[in-house]
Amino acid sequence: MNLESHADFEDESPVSPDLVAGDGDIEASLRPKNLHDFIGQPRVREQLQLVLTGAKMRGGTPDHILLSGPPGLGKTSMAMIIAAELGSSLRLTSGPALERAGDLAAMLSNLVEGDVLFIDEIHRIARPAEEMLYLAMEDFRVDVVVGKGPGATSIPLEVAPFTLVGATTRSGALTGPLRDRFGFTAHMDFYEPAELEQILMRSAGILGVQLGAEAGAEIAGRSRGTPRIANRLLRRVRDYAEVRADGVITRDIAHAALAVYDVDQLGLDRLDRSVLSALVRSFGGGPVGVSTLAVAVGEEPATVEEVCEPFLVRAGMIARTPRGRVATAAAWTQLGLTPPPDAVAGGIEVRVNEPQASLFDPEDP
Ligand SMILES: Nc1ncnc2c1ncn2[C@@H]1O[C@H](COP(=O)(O)OP(=O)(O)OP(=O)(O)O)[C@@H](O)[C@H]1O
Ligand SMILES: [Mg+2]
Repeated sequence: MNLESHADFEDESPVSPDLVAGDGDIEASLRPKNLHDFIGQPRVREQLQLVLTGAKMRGGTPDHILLSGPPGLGKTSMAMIIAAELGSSLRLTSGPALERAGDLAAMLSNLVEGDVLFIDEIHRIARPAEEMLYLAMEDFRVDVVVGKGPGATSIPLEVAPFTLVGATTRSGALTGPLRDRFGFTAHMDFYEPAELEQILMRSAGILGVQLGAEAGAEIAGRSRGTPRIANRLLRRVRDYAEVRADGVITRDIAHAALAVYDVDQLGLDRLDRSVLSALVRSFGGGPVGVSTLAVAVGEEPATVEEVCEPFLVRAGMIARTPRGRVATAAAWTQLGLTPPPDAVAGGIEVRVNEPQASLFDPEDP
């Protein structure tokens, strides 16, 4: 099945964290294939290494693993790596594909001992399938109900010991019982620019393009902490370098190419900037409600709320308050304006060694 079939290709901005048309095949070739190749997420890597090695030493299957984090940070890649490191085969499915319990029963009964079952978007699994999964995860068996009404019987079926790897962009949307059945939760966090630079250098090597160190830094800085975006920007810059120059990506080439694609120094695209500009210029910096803001930029409120806002908030440009959205001083400065004296500072938030993975608490940070 096509792993990426869940993606809808609505948002074609070059800095969308979601999979967009054209990403698919290339992404597969750029995926890291083992833990050693996987750049960044040092804590997650170390913890997973222990979980996997421990299980291998005991000759058993590791605990079920939940990978949680925003789109494009490497959850699917990591699921594939887990299977590869265990020397097991990976069976793929996704929450939305498991509409009926029977779909899951079929999947489970085909598993071979040691298999890794990967359920992408596991928070979207339908209730009956989820309940079947509880038993399968805990006792490696399922009860298949045959017939309807009073005559219905349930037939217990053994399931070969397997490891479930679930991926979710919304771990908060998982039910408690499902969450509790994972022995290990890995939280993937946004990448540091230096890590993105390394990822870009690796990708450039695979794609066979010459990427200068300064150019790498330039692209990394605009990638919103997300490898998927970094790789996509690299491809756009490569096009520019090949069409308008000799194919070598220098800092100046990267700069010029990213200007053509409307991606600014912070990784903001045109829509992000119009939202900021409307907030500051039309509403004096706010507070203003999301729907009003959306009307001002001619977009759906959902697009503004789900596509633009998360990054603008993370970049410290917008603050959410009970009375609406407010522009921070950093937003005014970004637009080349002098912030009013009462504006909150904002700016890129400083991350202090937040734990990236936890054995105990799968809550979203
Ligand atoms: N640590 C990494 N090192 C190198 N490349 C990476 C890394 N993480 C992700 N990538 C690249 O980013 C792309 C997207 O990663 P992946 O598909 O694993 O993300 P995801 O978290 O599953 O996203 P989604 O939530 O949309 O399913 C991969 O194809 C790969 O090229
Ligand atoms: Mg994925």
